[in-house]
Amino acid sequence: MQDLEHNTAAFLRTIARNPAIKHEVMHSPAIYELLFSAAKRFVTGEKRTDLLVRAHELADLGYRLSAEYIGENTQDAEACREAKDELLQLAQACGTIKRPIGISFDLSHVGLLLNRKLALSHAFELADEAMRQGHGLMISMEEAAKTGAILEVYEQLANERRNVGITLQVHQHRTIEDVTRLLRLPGKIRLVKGAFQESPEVALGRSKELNERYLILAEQCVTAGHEVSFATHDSLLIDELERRGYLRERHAELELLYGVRPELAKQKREEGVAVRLYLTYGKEWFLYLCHRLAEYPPQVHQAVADMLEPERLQAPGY
Ligand SMILES: Cc1cc2nc3c(=O)[nH]c(=O)nc-3n(C[C@H](O)[C@H](O)[C@H](O)COP(=O)(O)OP(=O)(O)OC[C@H]3O[C@@H](n4cnc5c(N)ncnc54)[C@H](O)[C@@H]3O)c2cc1C
Repeated sequence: MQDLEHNTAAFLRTIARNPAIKHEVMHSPAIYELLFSAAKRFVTGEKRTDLLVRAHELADLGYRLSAEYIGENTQDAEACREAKDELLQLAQACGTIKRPIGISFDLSHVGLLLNRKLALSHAFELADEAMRQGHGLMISMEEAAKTGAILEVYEQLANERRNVGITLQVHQHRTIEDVTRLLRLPGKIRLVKGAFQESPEVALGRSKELNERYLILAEQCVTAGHEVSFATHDSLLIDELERRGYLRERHAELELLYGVRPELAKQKREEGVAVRLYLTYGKEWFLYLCHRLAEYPPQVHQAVADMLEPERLQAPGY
């Protein structure tokens, strides 16, 4: 069974990156609709208003929120500007929600692949709008090949804007050094294991060693009194973070992706832990869906059931 799950995960990660398959999904209405009914477990919908409806409901229950307009690797300047404008409107619309929101995005969605200055100026605009609305801006981390460029842009931003945070992938070896430097900046650090397949020279695979490294970096953030988000669904890690008291630190929170382990989010919230949920919307959900299924292959069964019976998704369990 373990081999079967491993192969399923490898297959999903491969098709996630295949442009011909993605094109087929996006341009065949029947396939799009079918797969989208599975994606809806993890993505609030195609439109900003879909995210906002869910965000209001979850904020009323007491959750903190992150909000992302899905997209990455945008190749032309006009599309980068459009993505930035959509994110600006998202930040404005989130102004009505009375819980701290982190507007989350990929720098490659707003220009990183074209020119770093463009990505930086778009990110400044986003940080300023988020600030006006009383919210934060959170930069996601992408494939290891982009880490240097992402951190360079982040460091310039974070030197001037206090409301900008950065996601760090614990699996990348370089993160051990990066975190020491980044802790000197005010921005929140979100610790994730890392979603992308990387070579052993660059990153650790899922392992006990990876979890140990996660806890070492978590300890560094907590000891520094730094704002930190523990973004993981791994019960072994969450239990250990809880045992050490890290989840109860004033500057710390547990962050889960919308649709993944809602019962755990509810339980932790009811126990008094600050829980943040990561909400997404948009049409570029194919890669996002593949990653979620690859991370926990039993969810493939759930995805098939969701395709057959979309009404299953009406009560997500928060
Ligand atoms: C808020 C947030 C933001 C993120 N941002 C980024 C980013 O910017 N860049 C990036 O590369 N990655 C990002 N990720 C993804 C992250 O890197 C991991 O790929 C993802 O969280 C899966 O790793 P994990 O730590 O949850 O545990 P995993 O190693 O995937 O799982 C460990 C164990 O947890 C349990 N488990 C996991 N899922 C389930 C489930 N659905 N039901 C029951 N048990 C389950 C299983 O026992 C599993 O063996 C983000 C994740 C979160 C939560």
